[in-house]
Amino acid sequence: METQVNYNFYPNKEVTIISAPFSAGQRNGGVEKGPKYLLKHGLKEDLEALGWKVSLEEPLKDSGLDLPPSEISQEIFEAGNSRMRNPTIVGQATEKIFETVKSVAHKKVFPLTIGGDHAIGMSTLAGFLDAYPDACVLWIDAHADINTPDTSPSGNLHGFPVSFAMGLKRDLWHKQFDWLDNARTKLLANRIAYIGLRDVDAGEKVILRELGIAAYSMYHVDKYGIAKVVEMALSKINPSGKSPVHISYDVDALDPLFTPATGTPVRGGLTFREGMYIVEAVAETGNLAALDIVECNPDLAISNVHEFDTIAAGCAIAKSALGETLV
Ligand SMILES: NC(=[NH2+])NCCC[C@H](N)C(=O)O
Ligand SMILES: [Mn+2]
Ligand SMILES: [Mn+2]
Repeated sequence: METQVNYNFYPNKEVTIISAPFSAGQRNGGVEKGPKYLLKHGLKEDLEALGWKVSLEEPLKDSGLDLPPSEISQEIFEAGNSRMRNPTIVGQATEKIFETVKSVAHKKVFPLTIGGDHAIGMSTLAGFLDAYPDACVLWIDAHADINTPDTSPSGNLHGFPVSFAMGLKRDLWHKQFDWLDNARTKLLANRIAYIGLRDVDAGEKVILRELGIAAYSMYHVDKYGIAKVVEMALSKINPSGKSPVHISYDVDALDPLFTPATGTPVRGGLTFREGMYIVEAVAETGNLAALDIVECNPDLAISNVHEFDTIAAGCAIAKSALGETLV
C-alpha cells in the first residue's frame, strides 16, 4: 500500500533502522532485547509495505556494549552531590550510536532508532541536529529525562539525555561524554516540547521552569485534548512550520495498560489512540524527519500478552509515524 502521507525531507522514502540494543542507562536487564523483538515482530516488512526502502544498521554489533546490566561491572562516578552510573559504557555506546545517526541523517535517509533504553536519546538528538541544525524535538514520555548529575535521584543515565543534548552542567560530566562537544549543534530550550509527562523529578521541574521549556503533561492532555496539545507544541517549537521534527518516543508515555513491559511504568498515561495520534499528526505535516522508539523490555512482561502488546505498540508507533493511515 502506498502511503498518502508526504515526507518533505525524504522524497525518495529511504529509512534506516538503527538497532541500539543497549541497557546500561538503567538497571533492568532485558531492554537490550527491544530491537530484536521489534524486528521479529515484522517492523522492517511493515515499513516496506508502506513504500519505504528499508536498511538496517547495527552500531553496537560485536562491541560488547550491548550486555545487560548484570553482565557489566558496575561503575559509579560521583563528585560532591553529583552522580552517574556506568558512564564509561554509556558514553562509549552513545558515541557509536551518535556516529551512525549522524551519518544516516547526512545521507538524507530517515533515521529510525530502536532501543534500548532512553540514554540513546542523547545520540539521536545530537546526531540528527548535526545534519539539521534547525531541527526541533517532540519528547513523548512519562518522564522529562532532563536530569543533570546533581539533580538525578537515581544516577541512571536514561534520565539524562535531554540535558546532555543541551549541554547543561557540562562541568559535571564524566570524560566519556566529551564526544558531545564535537556535535555541531546543541539543542536549544525553545526547540523541544514534551507530551505525556507525569513523573518529573523535583530538580527537573526547576530546569523546565527556568528554561521555559514547553512541557505538556497528562493534565494538559486531559484539559485540551491531544489534538490541541500537538498543535500547541508544534507551534512553540516550529513557529515557521518548516523545520524538520524529531520525535523521541519512550513507550512508557503510553499507559501501562498498553505498554506494560517497560522499566519505569507510570499509571495515568496516554491511551493507545492518543499515542498514535501524536505521530500521525506530525507525519501529516510532512515534517517528521527522525524517530526513536525506546524502553520496550520484553523481560519485564509477566505474560505473553504483555510482551505482545508492548512490542506491537512499538511497531504501531513506527507504522503510524511512517505513513500508515486508518482509512
Ligand atoms: N527513560 C526513562 N524511562 N527514564 C526514567 C527516568 C526516571 C527518573 N526521572 C530518573 O532519573 O531516574
Ligand atoms: Mn519514560
Ligand atoms: Mn524516557
